[in-house]
Amino acid sequence: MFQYKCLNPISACGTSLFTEEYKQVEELQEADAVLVRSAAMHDMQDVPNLLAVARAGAGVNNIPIADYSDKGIVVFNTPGANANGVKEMVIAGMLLASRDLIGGNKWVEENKEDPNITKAMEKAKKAFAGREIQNKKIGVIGLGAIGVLVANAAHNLNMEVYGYDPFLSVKSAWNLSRAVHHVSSIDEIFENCDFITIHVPLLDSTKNMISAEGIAKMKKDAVILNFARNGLVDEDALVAALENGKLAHYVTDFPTPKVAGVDGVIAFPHLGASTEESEDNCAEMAVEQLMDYLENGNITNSVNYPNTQLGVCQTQGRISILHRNIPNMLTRFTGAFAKDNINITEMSNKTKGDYAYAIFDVDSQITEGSVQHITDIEGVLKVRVIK
Ligand SMILES: NC(=O)C1=CN([C@@H]2O[C@H](COP(=O)(O)OP(=O)(O)OC[C@H]3O[C@@H](n4cnc5c(N)ncnc54)[C@H](O)[C@@H]3O)[C@@H](O)[C@H]2O)C=CC1
Ligand SMILES: O=C(O)CCC(=O)C(=O)O
Repeated sequence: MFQYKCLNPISACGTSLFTEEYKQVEELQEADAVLVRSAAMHDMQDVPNLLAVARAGAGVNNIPIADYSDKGIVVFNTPGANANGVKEMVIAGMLLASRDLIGGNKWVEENKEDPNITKAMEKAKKAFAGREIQNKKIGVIGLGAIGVLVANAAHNLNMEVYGYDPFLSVKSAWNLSRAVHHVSSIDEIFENCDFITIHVPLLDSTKNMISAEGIAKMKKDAVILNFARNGLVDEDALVAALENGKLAHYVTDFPTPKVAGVDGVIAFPHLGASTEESEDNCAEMAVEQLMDYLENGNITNSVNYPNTQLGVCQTQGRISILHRNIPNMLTRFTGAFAKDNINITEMSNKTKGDYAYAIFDVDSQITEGSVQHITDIEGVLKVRVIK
């Protein structure tokens, strides 16, 4: 029996996949697994039983990854599962920054009782005129699951698209329209684009990636779109640029007290992934990955441990070992099995940064003594008998 806790509402498309082997609990301390969306987990250190966290979404800055990695807690996310939801909102954001649909709609609301509204609006509408996005230049910073979709959609809307991502994956490169100009300097985006949209994770290396210096290089009346995270844009510099007329708009899914209500800001309460489809996709993927890890020890789409799959165990026993990526670990594991006269039938050992993961299938039952021998090896973080 596995116990799981949901820290946010998770679509039934995912939770309905749990079998009778799973029980939902209220207390985090009792949970073997956690399902989370945006709930902040940094203060949740008292997690004695926790084996895994599945983030039903992309960004994991709400999870204490370094601490959980050291505790042997595997953190999963669901790459791409909500990308289309965000892409559609970015396109909407760009249109809202180009055409004063918000102002126009507000005018209708304010004048809804006017019996002459049909006539009055023809006079009023000049206040809400705008520009078209066709033939404008858009710069996409970060060409991952969302950035690629935004870049391709903008190309299909006849925009000229510039893309910047020094870590572009092969998958993204395959999916990206050939019409996108792939630039090697972010300044090319700052200097040339009418719309600049950012789709990178919030990391130490990406904090304030749109800085005062970058904003100074932008065209007058440029629009910045941030559907990724606050912290990526220097808000002091941004507010100053909106107030002095350098920038036309800041469209964001991450309002803060500093930017909410500032003239030129169009803000939403983190709605990018709030669609039925994205919520269903994320929940399904998160639960499937969680169940495969808990039941079989397989890892797919973890952000802190390597992808490792050995299918379903067909032998007498399976043991999994989360450990530090340091020399001689495999020799020590196999040595410990040899000492206990355990024959290994299949194994996989993969590494990711400072961490590594090994799964061993063996043709006899794994004893408590063998588990202890493995646990005692320096650098071992968590040992689990799967079967
Ligand atoms: N508004 C919302 O509801 C949502 C927001 N997000 C945010 O969007 C971010 C991106 O999501 P995905 O595209 O799904 O992630 P992803 O992991 O597929 O793509 C991120 C891309 O950023 C690139 N990147 C990393 N550092 C960079 C740098 N210094 N310069 C340029 N590119 C860099 C990576 O190479 C990668 O291609 C997430 O980390 C999350 O913070 C994601 C989903 C929903
Ligand atoms: O679950 C949500 O609504 C947030 C989505 C998000 O920000 C992400 O996936 O990074």
